[in-house]
Amino acid sequence: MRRKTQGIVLCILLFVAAFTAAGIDLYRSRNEIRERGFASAEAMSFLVSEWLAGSFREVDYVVRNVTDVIHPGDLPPFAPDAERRADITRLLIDKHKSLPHSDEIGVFDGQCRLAFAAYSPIGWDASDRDYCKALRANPALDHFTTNLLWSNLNKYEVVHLRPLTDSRGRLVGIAGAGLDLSFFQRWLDRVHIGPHDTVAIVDNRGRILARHGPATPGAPKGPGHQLDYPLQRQVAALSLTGAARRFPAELDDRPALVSLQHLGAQPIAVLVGLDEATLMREWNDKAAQFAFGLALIGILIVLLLRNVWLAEERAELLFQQACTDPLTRLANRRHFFETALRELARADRNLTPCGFILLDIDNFKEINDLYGHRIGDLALVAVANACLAIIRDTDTPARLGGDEFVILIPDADPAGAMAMANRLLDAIRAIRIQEDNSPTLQITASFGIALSQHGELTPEAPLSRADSAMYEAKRAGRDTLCMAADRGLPPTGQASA
Ligand SMILES: Nc1nc2c(ncn2[C@@H]2O[C@H](COP(=O)(O)OP(=O)(O)OP(=O)(O)O)[C@@H](O)[C@H]2O)c(=O)[nH]1
Repeated sequence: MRRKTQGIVLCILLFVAAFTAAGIDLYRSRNEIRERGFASAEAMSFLVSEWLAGSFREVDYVVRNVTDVIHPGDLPPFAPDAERRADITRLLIDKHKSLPHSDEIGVFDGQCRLAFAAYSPIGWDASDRDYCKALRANPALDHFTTNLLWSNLNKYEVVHLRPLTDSRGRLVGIAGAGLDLSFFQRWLDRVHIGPHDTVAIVDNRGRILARHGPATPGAPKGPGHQLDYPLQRQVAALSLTGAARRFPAELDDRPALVSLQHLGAQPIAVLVGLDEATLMREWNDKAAQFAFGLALIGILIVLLLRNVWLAEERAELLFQQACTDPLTRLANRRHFFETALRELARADRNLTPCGFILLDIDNFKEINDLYGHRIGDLALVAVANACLAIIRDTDTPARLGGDEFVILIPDADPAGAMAMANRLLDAIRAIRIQEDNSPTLQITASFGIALSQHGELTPEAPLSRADSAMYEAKRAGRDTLCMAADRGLPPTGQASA
């Protein structure tokens, strides 16, 4: 990889690391916002439940006052005198006045028939009501609060009751106060919430007693309505533990962070749902900006890489062009000399010579003159291909100029270089060039072979010896090869033919 590309890849990695860190930070901040949302919902539900619990204590105090004042002898089957009856009714009217959100306060006898009431006509039979059944079944219960019910006054109410027992602990009557839904609603109106947030008071069956917040047009869920099933389940589960819980849920078809706080002593829970979209609006904007930035930088990186790669390809092409002979595609003279310098330095270190096989096409001027330059060019290409077919991967063939070629052989030995030159001699003899109706051209070449000597770090000297050997071959009648007189070898080699 080029240094420039490495730099760019490094920059990209840095960008990726920075964006990953920013992404993790963004993800964390999302969790933090959710956590804060849950904490706010919890604080709000706790506050409302405390208000409500305080109100219930007041109601319970008033009902207990009634049970303290009324004696078993005031209730059927006993028959108090008219004055006592009037006293009790006055007491109930007074007590009712002290509970502004109560719609009635009364006393049932042991059979659950209404014996005294502030306003209702007495004699009403409530024995089929759940609260009567519960208190009659278990007189030891010191109080009982109902779920939302439809009262004999034809309205929704919650009734808070206390048993009246005789000295032996037997149930002789029940005192109770019916609580209007305004009893619950007034607390909610004090809470400030956003337009999509919800605060509601629900009973243990998930029915809404009061609600602050929009009953959205699509899903109007006001007093008397039932919560959706998943929320009902949460409320029912909560009623068993009497504690608090938080969870994400759909409220009026919008995702919300919900806190449920149970009153514990009453079958009532406070539900606060903070609209998740509102809480997350700022974060969503940030996330969108992040995604946009990421996409933009991604595009820039792709464009940058594309430009760098194109530039590198162009540079590579120019380099290839600068190193390559355009006709034969072999290395040119300049590139050959650069390679030779490198190989000679290595050969000198390893004490192994480099071989130079120099070859020149015989009578090439005549070929050009007789067959034309086009055929001459084809002959040059054919010789280059013959060189490529014969060499090993580590050898470097090159065109030095005109009809002169050279092959550089690293780690050469005289016999191996001779053998390669002989093979090439044969291969060139086998070349046939024929185009259209022109006569077939057959070519030969003369070879000079030399090996570098220890201390020779530039190719000029071995090339010069190879050149002399090649002229020796020319003088010997061409189409032959000649080994330079060095390293104790005979001054001339043998032609393979
Ligand atoms: N077709 C063609 N001819 C070229 C090219 N470059 C050089 N030549 C010709 O190659 C010929 C080289 O001839 P020389 O090497 O001097 O002599 P020769 O005819 O080969 O004779 P010997 O080398 O003694 O066998 C010249 O006529 C150049 O014009 C080329 O790229 N294409």
